[in-house]
Amino acid sequence: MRDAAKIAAAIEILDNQLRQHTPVKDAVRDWGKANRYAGSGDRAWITGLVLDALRHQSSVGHAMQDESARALAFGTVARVWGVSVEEIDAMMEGDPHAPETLTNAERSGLERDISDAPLYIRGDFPEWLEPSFQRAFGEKAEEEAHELCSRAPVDLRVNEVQVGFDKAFKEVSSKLKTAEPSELAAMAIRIPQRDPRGKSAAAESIPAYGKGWVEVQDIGSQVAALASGAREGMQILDYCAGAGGKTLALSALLNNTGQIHAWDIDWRRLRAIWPRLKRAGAHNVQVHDAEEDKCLGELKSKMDVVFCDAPCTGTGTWRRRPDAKWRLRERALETRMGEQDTVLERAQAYVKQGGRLVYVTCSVLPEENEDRITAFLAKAENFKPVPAIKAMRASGGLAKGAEEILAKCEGLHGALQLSPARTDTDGFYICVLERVG
Ligand SMILES: C[S@@+](CC[C@H](N)C(=O)[O-])C[C@H]1O[C@@H](n2cnc3c(N)ncnc32)[C@H](O)[C@@H]1O
Repeated sequence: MRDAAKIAAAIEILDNQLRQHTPVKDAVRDWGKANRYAGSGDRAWITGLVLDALRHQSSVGHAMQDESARALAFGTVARVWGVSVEEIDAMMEGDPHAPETLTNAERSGLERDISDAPLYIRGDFPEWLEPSFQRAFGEKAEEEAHELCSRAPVDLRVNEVQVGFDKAFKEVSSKLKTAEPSELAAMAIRIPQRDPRGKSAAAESIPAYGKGWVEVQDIGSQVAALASGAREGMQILDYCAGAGGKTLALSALLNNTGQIHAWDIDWRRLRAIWPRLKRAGAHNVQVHDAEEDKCLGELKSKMDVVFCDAPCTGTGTWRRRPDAKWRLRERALETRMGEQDTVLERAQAYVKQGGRLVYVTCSVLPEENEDRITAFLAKAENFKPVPAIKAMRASGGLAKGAEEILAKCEGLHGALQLSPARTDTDGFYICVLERVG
């Protein structure tokens, strides 16, 4: 397909997306099924444009003075990808599948200065979140918001139960040439995504993945698991285990010793954990798929670590799910805050004397992070904060030099706020509390 025809395809998908709010991946898949002539490279290019247009929907729509799919697609090609008006004209020339040529109003929009627009427009996030972004990042709010609009890399975690890092890295980099070791986690491999028009690394189709040597996991998520300070022989309750991403990382940190108890209020989510445990060769995980009182009662006050990967708005993962940010409502934030308080309140009962409660969200909003911890500590006098970096050090899983990078993310309660701009990871909040009474 020529580029102009790919822009036309992106406009068609975006148009459906804006009207029906279907998840982007489904919309692109459906388009691919109906247009079989498009190769995988074409589909990657089109997906990249659709996702970038959604990431920058507010700033591009403002500049174009038009939020239609067509305005967003052309605006993104020019303003985000940096393609000049002349190059766009050349793309369109003589292509029967090209969209209509640019109007004069559109040409002005491609080059309009929007530096005097409000922060939430320049930074492409919902207006009602501007105070939260200001609070979280102060004068860096715009930079942080821009990075949340970038394209995320693919990260892998080496499963040290099955293989050493060097062997896994050699095999991965023989298939995915741009692979590089992480600056943060010793067992992490990064596959950067530098070209917005290129294909994503097909990490799940390489032999190392099939053998269970590597798992796909954002490096921020891997760093969060290190905050457990997990060491061989420990008893850990993964209280919000979901599909088991953190469970697998915790299991590997224990090197198949001790015990991880995986539980989730929504047992259906736990189903996905079984094939993942098998592929990883994890033998130290007990999955508790029943009501809390029935299956966790015996664990009260016995756990070395209770890990709470709490339900949240997911604002830290907007790079990967740009459509989600425009759907987020204030009411949803309030609901998540209530759930977070419940999770902390209930989960703390399983921590033994001297044990740790680890609270993690993939959000950058202070309301879901330090505010929840401050509220919890006001009631739970038997818990005291421990610097998260100290806890991570004990796990032995940080890369050389990681502490210096993480120190810049330290805030109230010794907690860490990772973000695309600070750590080149998804946004994660990580707080460690110790039971002292
Ligand atoms: C961020 S997800 C967990 C992701 C998972 N740890 C992973 O790494 O794949 C949060 C989970 O918390 C669960 N959850 C929601 N409310 C809860 C509650 N009150 N108690 C326990 N779990 C809850 C949700 O069902 C959801 O699976």
